[in-house]
Amino acid sequence: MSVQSSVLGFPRIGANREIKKAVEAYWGGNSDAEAVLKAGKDVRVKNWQYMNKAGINHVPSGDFTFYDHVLDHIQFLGATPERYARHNLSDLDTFFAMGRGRQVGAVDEAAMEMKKWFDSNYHYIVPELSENTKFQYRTKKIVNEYKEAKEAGVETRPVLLGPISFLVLGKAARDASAGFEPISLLDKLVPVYEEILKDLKAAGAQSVQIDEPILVLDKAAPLGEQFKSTYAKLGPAGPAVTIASYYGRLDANLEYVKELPVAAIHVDLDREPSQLDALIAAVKDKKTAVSLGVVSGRNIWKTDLAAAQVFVKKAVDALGADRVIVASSSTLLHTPVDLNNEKKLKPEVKDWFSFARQKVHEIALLGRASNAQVSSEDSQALEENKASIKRRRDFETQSNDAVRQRVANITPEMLKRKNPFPVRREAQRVKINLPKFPTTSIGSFPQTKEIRIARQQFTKGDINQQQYDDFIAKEIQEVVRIQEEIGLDLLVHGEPERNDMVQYFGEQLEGVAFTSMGWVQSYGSRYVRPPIIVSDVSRPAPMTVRWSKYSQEVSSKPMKGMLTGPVTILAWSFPRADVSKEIQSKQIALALRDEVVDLEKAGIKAIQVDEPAIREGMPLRQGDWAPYLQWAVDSFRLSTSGVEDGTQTHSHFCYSDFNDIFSSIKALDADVISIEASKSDMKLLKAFQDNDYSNEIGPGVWDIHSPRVPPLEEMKQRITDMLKLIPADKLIINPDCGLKTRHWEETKASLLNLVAAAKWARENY
Ligand SMILES: Nc1nc2c(c(=O)[nH]1)N[C@@H](CNc1ccc(C(=O)N[C@@H](CCC(=O)N[C@@H](CCC(=O)N[C@@H](CCC(=O)O)C(=O)O)C(=O)O)C(=O)O)cc1)CN2
Ligand code: MET
Ligand SMILES: [Zn+2]
Repeated sequence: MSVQSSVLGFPRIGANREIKKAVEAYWGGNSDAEAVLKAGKDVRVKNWQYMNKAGINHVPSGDFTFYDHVLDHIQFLGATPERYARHNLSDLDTFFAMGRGRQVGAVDEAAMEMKKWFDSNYHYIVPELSENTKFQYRTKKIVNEYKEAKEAGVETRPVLLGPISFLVLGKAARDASAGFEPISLLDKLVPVYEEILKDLKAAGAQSVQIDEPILVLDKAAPLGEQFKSTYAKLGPAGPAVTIASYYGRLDANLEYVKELPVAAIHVDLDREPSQLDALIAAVKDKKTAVSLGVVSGRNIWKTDLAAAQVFVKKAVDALGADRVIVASSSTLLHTPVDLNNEKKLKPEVKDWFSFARQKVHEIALLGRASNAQVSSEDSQALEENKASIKRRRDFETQSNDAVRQRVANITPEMLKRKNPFPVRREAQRVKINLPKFPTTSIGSFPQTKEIRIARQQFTKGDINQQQYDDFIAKEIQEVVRIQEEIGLDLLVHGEPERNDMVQYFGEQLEGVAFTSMGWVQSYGSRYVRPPIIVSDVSRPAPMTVRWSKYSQEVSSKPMKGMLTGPVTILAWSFPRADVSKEIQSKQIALALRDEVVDLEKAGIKAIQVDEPAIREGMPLRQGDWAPYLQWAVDSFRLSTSGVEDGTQTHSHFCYSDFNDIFSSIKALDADVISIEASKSDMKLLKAFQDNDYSNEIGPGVWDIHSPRVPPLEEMKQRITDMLKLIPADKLIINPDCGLKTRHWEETKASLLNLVAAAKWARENY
């Protein structure tokens, strides 16, 4: 035996977004289930054959999904909530009904809740669990895909999300009794996993990868007994088990993980290289193999193969080659598919990157190199890698001195508005003059097919700048007119000129590269192209002033400027690896600060700086939170504090799970914040009361994540509930989040209700 190579998971969207196109055509009634299933099979087979041909020993299967892999588990483990199961839809339609809701004929079901996956921009569907949940081996997805790969000529290693992570990532369903903990279902769930493993073994699978990513969280610490009893059953049940942790470090959890009767333990050495020594020491006297995640699943930087080889060698020297596997640090799902699809990147910049397909070759090459099986082609590739890494390192030594100086010279005054909120508030009352219970939206309006096509034509050169600008101007006029007609108080320009709230800024900032095909799944069929921070960041010219100014010119109502905040731009980009996130965030913050001041100069009286990623950007271990929160809050304040008292700053968070970081939210000192509240209960708002939050708040009264139009009565009820916790003179009326994924029909109807609800509140409070 020798060092083996493995990939923990591969992007499932297709190199040309085949899956998005297939499922959206199906949802739109423009194709059938057969076409969707075929598109899935095509992508899977392509991925398997690609990895196999590259020489990967453990090619993953079962990681493919049409929407979300946790949702797949909900379905194949038999945990489909009854409200979806009862309609007797096909498995595929039940699956999509859970993921995105279904309003067809007599069926009217909202989607299940989505949550951010660890510290990434990926969203998973949250399992709903209660004492009544009955697990069963419901569909054969995992074994079927294993067999399908085999038929396509590829022996694979099936991937499962482990039972403990599945439960811990779930939540109590509505019918659960008070105090119910999902983990209490473990004894009912493990037998289903045993069945699956036996089935896989019968089908011929040699090994299986069981992901337990919660092992990198503090909350896994008390679960040692559960891990031991679970893996005592799963270890011997079927194929050899690799238990995979990723995105962080095992820390003390290693104490029990090392005792598990599994064939291999995988750790993320990209995020936490320091855990290698502890891992080696922990398994030294056992037979367990180690799987070393040395090729990043989270960023796009070319792997320094020589550096990775040092890790591998250390493990080989200590444990022997047959106990070492080189691997991706996590699934490659968070990286774009193929760098070769990029035709516009400058060659010297492109040279620094490696996307999923390129990473596959890095892993396979590392495997061969560790076994001294290098062909002349391989040694050439290793040399080329060394030279490329050196070119990048040389580049890294060059910096933009002006930007570095500016960050070094940030003063405490720059982080503070001129006066405290009560003073600013009076100035803003005079300057903006909004009514009681002011109504506003979060920024974007529907990104229609027409808008996307106009932008595509412009990108391709089919229409020129003038034609595109005329188109955008017309869109803005129309969005403004509609808001005036509906009767909103604080208007927005609707963001039609933006492909994405992060990419749009990435494309205009110096020091940031962007791709044309670098799509990464965010949720379901929604993908993003994260910008890549390659060097010091600055703003060569104003980014949003033109369209904000234009929109203010075509309306007599006040217009809200719209920016994405520094923490969010950084969190939803691929950061550079040679400089701290704090520095990168502050560089972006300074660029935004100039933008905010320019907007004010252009006559914009309210400016929103969105920070929806502030929560997910938090380190996974609570012990690491404090420094992050410090620079995150400082960055936001840096970007917003350059304005006069009378300019109203807004911020928006659509993931408002922040009871535990409330003091930081307060410390942002935004004049107004809008938060997602329509789904969560009133617990969140209680925190505002308990913590004496003094600034203005708009807890969403409309859940924009589905096409459902909330009835007027429902919005009135929400406002009534909110007013029990928030003073009437502090409450803003707005939706949960931006409207870019909505259609005009439900947008207009819902906003009419929202305005009517505010009017009602003015009359009654
Ligand atoms: N970066 C980011 N992260 C985020 C969010 C966000 O808005 N941005 N919101 C939260 C939820 N996540 C989301 C992620 C993506 C989308 C989304 O709408 N994505 C669009 C793509 C947006 C985009 O880049 N649009 C481009 C390209 C659009 C396109 O596909 N054009 C067609 C041509 C036109 C057509 O036929 O439709 C093509 O290139 O082939 C544009 O408008 O220019 C999609 O997948 O459909 C929404 C929410 C959390 N994380
Ligand atoms: C994901 S938060 C979205 C904020 C942005 N201003 C919008 O309305 O789309
Ligand atoms: Zn939002």
